[in-house]
Amino acid sequence: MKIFVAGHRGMVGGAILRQLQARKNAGANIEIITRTSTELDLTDQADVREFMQSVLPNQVILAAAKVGGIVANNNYPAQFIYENLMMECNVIHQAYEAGVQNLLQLGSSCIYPKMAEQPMREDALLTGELEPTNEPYAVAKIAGIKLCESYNRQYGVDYRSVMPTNLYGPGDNFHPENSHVLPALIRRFHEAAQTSADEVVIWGTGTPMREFLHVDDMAAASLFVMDLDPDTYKRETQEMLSHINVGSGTDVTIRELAETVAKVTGFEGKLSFDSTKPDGAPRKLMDVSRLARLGWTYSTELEEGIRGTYEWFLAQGPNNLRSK
Ligand SMILES: NC(=O)C1=CN([C@@H]2O[C@H](COP(=O)(O)OP(=O)(O)OC[C@H]3O[C@@H](n4cnc5c(N)ncnc54)[C@H](OP(=O)(O)O)[C@@H]3O)[C@@H](O)[C@H]2O)C=CC1
Ligand SMILES: C[C@H]1O[C@H](OP(=O)(O)OP(=O)(O)OC[C@H]2O[C@@H](n3cnc4c(=O)[nH]c(N)nc43)[C@H](O)[C@@H]2O)[C@@H](O)[C@@H](O)C1=O
Repeated sequence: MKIFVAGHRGMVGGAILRQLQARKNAGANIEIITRTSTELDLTDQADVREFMQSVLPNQVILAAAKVGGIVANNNYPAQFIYENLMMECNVIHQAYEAGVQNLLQLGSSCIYPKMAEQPMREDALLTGELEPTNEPYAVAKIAGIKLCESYNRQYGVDYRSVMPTNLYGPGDNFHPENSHVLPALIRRFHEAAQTSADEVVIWGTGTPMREFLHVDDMAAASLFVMDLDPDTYKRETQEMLSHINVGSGTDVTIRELAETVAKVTGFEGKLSFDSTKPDGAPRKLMDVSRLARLGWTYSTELEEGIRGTYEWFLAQGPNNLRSK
């Protein structure tokens, strides 16, 4: 069984790789195939074709993407839509051409309308307008779901999609501007605690609510969904062979999140809010009942996960962190 993990140096791909490696060490008969973006640019159709035809994987996990937080999405919309569409089209189509029967791709909770009823069920897809700060990225992620559904319907393959909520954990990107909120705050609060600063500035009003899931839980959920037998997957996705939400089912305000990060990092100063920065969607809580019915729930609570991530951050040292 040859499994190609696309994006293995990323936060999620790295966690999936660790769990596949553990399965292999426990005796599973699998060969894990990886390529960095320098070795194989997934936006290049000819290179992806050549790779798939020469390697002929049995399974593909697509965890590679152009990823970033609210401001990166806002600043680089062309890259977010172009690179993600190209990677999905190339990987999904060339996997099909190479005879791959099983594929799993990762989308995002931003596929749902900005004002979707909360918690957001899988069938909220395409029922309303998207959040403008990440619309290009969301459109690419919706296209990924529709690519998988269409290849399943027309060609009888088994290409599945999981829709993660906001993720965090070891291997995250800690760039001060381009990252997601949790790594950004861990870094900012850590630096403020080290320098005994009086104040930490948090973007937006602090009132938006977000649901967070530890990346190891996300990797476990991805492999859980990949392993479901086809009849079960088909039944739960209501014959559409579509997507499944992955989350914890609980959310916090950004202010509450900041207070937890302050506690974990030992920052004792004041929090202030910069309302010139965008809030984005007011709330993005996933309905995770489909995955729960199938038998999967998360295991890492948020504060415990933030503590572990902060320990990992400290162990890396400032020069070894991903920050791009
Ligand atoms: N992080 C989050 O909060 C969330 C993430 N997701 C989704 O989960 C998936 C994984 O995200 P995450 O792990 O956080 O992202 P990361 O940014 O951590 O990793 C993305 C990986 O994609 C690879 N990649 C990017 N461009 C290319 C390219 N042109 N060719 C080949 N490889 C490329 C990079 O490879 P290399 O290192 O070799 O350059 C990188 O390792 C994505 O689909 C994302 O949309 C969904 C919801 C939330
Ligand atoms: C996963 C998801 O991630 C993106 O959407 P998002 O949920 O809005 O992600 P975010 O983590 O960047 O912000 C969450 C909230 O937090 C606030 N916030 C405070 N202070 C900082 C801060 O310092 N950095 C960031 N990034 N946000 C901050 C910020 O203003 C916002 O209200 C999508 O574009 C898309 O990529 C996607 O799918």
